[in-house]
Amino acid sequence: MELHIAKDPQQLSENMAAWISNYILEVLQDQERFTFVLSGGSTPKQLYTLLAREPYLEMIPWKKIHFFWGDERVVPFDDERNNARMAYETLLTPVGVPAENIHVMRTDMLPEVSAEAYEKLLQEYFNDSAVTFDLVLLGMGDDGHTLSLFPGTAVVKEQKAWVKAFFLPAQHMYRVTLTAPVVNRAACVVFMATGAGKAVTLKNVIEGTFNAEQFPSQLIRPQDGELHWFVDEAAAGALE
Ligand SMILES: O=C1O[C@H](COP(=O)(O)O)[C@@H](O)[C@H](O)[C@H]1O
Repeated sequence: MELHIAKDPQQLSENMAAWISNYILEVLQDQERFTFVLSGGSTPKQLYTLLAREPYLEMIPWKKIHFFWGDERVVPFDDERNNARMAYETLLTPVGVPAENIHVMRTDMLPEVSAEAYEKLLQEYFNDSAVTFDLVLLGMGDDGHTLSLFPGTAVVKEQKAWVKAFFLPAQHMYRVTLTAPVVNRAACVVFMATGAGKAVTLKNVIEGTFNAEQFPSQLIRPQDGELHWFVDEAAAGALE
């Protein structure tokens, strides 16, 4: 695991935009398409906004990138909590990504049906390949959740399915999420975390004993891929 610490959220987003664009260009030297899983929540907004501006707008061959989501809040697309909506507003629409490159988790159908449809889409996309995504961007909630793998939920223990749907009573909302096994087949996973509110949880996730039921972010350990944590000084404040 590699830890990258930046002064503040702005610096962190700038560092990540540079790092991600270099990584995309490097991978695209050897292949025609790049698969990028986006995270939701508030943390990556600034990063997406930067990626949609120069120099990245020109530098990244956007038509070669296929976008997926790590998880979705099952609310209508025009609801401001919708993860895909945020990515459209900040990145996909400004950049002009072709519609056929965008693979959203649908929220206009029953959550279980949406999860099944996404699993099918992924299985077909990756066929028999041992590796799945080129890059998975993840956030971490103050409670240690990542994707929609929340502490104490059954989906944390999922070993087989690539995508699951479930009701999250605490938020009165269904969620659709990738599971840890499919993310752990990615070539590269990048966490992004900012703010003092995440400091103690980050310490537990990175330096604490393994307790994935309490800290589901600990489940993310790519089998053969890279794992990076990009954090700001406030989030890193409790680390040894
Ligand atoms: O609910 C979610 O939360 C996490 C963390 O969000 P943040 O606001 O603390 O950045 C996010 O990664 C996930 O995609 C989202 O559905």
